This record gives sequence, structure tokens and C-alpha cells, in this order.
Amino acid sequence: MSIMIEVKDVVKTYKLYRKPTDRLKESVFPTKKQYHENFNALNGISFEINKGDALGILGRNGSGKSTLLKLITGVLSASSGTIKVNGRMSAILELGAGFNPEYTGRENIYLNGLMIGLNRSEIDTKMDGIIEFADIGSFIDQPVKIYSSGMFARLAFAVAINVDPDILIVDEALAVGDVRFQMKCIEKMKELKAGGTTILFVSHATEQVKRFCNRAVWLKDGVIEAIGESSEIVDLYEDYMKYNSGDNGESNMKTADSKVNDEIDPDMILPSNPDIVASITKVNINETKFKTFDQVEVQVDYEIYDKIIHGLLIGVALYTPDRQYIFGPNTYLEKINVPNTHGRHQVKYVIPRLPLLGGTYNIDVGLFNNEGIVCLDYKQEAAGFTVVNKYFSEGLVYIEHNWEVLR
Ligand SMILES: Nc1ncnc2c1ncn2[C@@H]1O[C@H](COP(=O)(O)OP(=O)(O)OP(=O)(O)O)[C@@H](O)[C@H]1O
Repeated sequence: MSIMIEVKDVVKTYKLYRKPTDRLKESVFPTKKQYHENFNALNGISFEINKGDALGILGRNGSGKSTLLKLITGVLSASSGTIKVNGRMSAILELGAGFNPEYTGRENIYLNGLMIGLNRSEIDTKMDGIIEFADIGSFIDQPVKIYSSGMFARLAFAVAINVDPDILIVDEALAVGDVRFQMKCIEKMKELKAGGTTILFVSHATEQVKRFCNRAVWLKDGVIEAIGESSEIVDLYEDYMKYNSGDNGESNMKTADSKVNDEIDPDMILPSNPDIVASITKVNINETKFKTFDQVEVQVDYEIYDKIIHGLLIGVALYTPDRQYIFGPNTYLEKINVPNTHGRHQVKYVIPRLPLLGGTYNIDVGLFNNEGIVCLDYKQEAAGFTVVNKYFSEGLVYIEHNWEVLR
């Protein structure tokens, strides 16, 4: 298997100054006193990425993710250690990076194409495809300084993913575009992945990493906390974040007293915002009070405004009021085909024997596409219920069990 990127013992040290004048003093009197402190944003990082890998990079704010990507793309240089890159790389780092604000969109496509090593005629053959993908109309011939952040994202993505890169690097940028554009990008990124392109992907949306990437690395305070199979690393990371993020989700607490929430116009009026491609219109639960082992039925009504949504899935998740995640199956993982064409649809989720013990529980419902990579609509705490029993056991769930008297 060929190694596309090799990162070895990499350290990146930034100089931190208490005041801007300290930086000035140091540059004016370089041999005198030091006015800075050294800070290692990356502290001895080593890993390899093979051809065709999609590597997700996880870590809380300030853990060193962007610094790592900037070193790999050569925007920054390492203080020590080595980075070897094998192949043509295109990257979407901070939005607007690599663009000249005075140039038009079209001129910036040339600029970017040349930067990643294409010649003029290669860019010419790809030009129409890039412009069509970006889909920003006549803005393509306007200077990019007048672009909105969404237009920037469209152009940056269109260029980066349509130039046949061997390595594609994406730093959070996907979050900027609208849902329809996100779907298009994911489709294209899947195509590239299938064709053997190596992808590095920073995202705070851990579900995207779990579903899109086969491997993941978790950075913590500038060192690798864990690296390996993406679903394992995401689980470890989420577990850590649950107890260390300072946000236990309590702000979203809601009691379970309503049978129906989030009802919208039943006559399928198209949404005024054309970026909405589908929505959950109604979530209905058969009861609000259950006993353990009762049957629970959750009916989900949804509408699709596009002609078809490829890879549509519905997920239903059970939570405690303090947002402890209990169970979250989805129709993709369980290979259930759900209607995905224009129109109004209804799906029922049934738990034949509820194993939960006494307490209050909430239900989230989500519509996603592409194996859950892009969220089309999400209703947090769309329904809720309580479980009340005569005292017969303790804990959260009833687990089937036996007792044996051995002596
Ligand atoms: N130019 C710089 N000078 C000094 N410190 C910097 C510089 N750039 C980044 N840092 C520091 O290095 C650390 C890592 O930053 P980096 O941007 O790589 O983190 P990140 O994981 O990408 O964060 P985020 O998720 O917020 O984008 C942070 O503590 C940051 O404050």
C-alpha cells in the first residue's frame, strides 16, 4: 500500500507575545532580551496516511487541527520533524485562503489551478465543470471580494474537488454551504474516494467523520490521543467530550407532556427558503405514559421538496432528559428503504417491548442523506414519554437475565 502522507515527529512552536509592542521590541533589538514565550501547538506528531484513506481529524478548539493541515499543505513550516507528501494536493483551508480578492471567480480558478500544478490548457478543459459545480451565476465574473461566504465556499469547493487531486484536504468548510450544495460535495467526495483519492477531513460533526472516513485521529493539546478505525475513535472522542466539554445539554431539557410537536402546514406548501430540501412535519407517539414492556409507536411524517433524495435515511433516537443517549437506530443501518421522492410520506417506528424502566424519556427524529452525512432536518425532543411501574427493578433498562442458586 503506498503512503501518501508521512508525518514524523512534527513539532510546531508559535511565539506568544503578551503585548503587540513586545513583538516590535524583539524585532528592533533582535539580540537583546526575549519578549516571547514559546508555545507548542503540535508536540511530536507522527502518523502515515495510505492511498485511498479518508482520515478524519477530531479535537476540540485549539487542539492543533488547523495547524496540522497548514503544515501538510505547506502554508506553514514545521519547527522540527518532517512531512512528506506524495502526489497532487488540493485543499480548502480557511475560506478565501488562496484567493486573490481583486480577481474574478474565473481568474481565481486559474490562479488556484496553477497553484496545484495544472497547466493553462488543463484548467481550460476543467473550467466549465468547475463553474457549473459552483453554480453562482454571473458572480463568476465579479471580483471575489464581493462574494458572500456561501459563494466563497461554493467556488473553493468547486475548484478543489474538480481538479483530480491525489490528496484532498477539507477544513470545516462544508459547514458553510447550504444543504443542497453539501449533498453535491459529499457525492463528489465519495466519487473521489472511490477513485483512490486520499482525503483529510476536519469536522466538528463527528457523525460525518464516522460515516465518511475509514480512519480518524484525535488531537488533544497538540499530541495524538488516539488514532485508528474512525467509528472507534469517534466513540472515544464523544465519550471524552461528554464529560469534558462543559456542556451536558441541559439547556435543551424539556419535559414529556406533549403528544405532538413541530406540526407545520399539512398541505405541502413549498418552503419559502429554497435551500430546504426536506422536512419533518409531524412526530406522533401513541401514548405519553407507558409501562415497561409496553409497545411504543412513533409515527414520523415528512415531506420531500426535491424530485428525489439519494440515500435518504430516517433516524430516531432515545434520550434521557439530561441528554444521555440511550439508543439511536436508523433506516440505513437496518437496510430499510424509506420513500425518497417528492411528496408527503409517513413512517412508523415501533418498539414492541419497551425495555426502559421508570423515568422520563425524549425522542429526537432526524432526516439525513448519504448514510447520514448531511442533515436535512432534525427535531430535537420531537416527542417524549414517561415510564411508570410498580416497583420491580432498578436502573435505566431492564436487561433479560436469570438467577441460579449454585450452593
Ligand atoms: N499564529 C499563531 N500564533 C500563536 N498561536 C497560534 C497561532 N495559530 C494558532 N495558535 C494556537 O495554536 C493552538 C492550535 O491552534 P489551531 O488553530 O491549530 O487549533 P484547531 O484545533 O484548528 O482549533 P479550531 O477547532 O478552533 O479551529 C491554539 O492554542 C492556538 O491559539
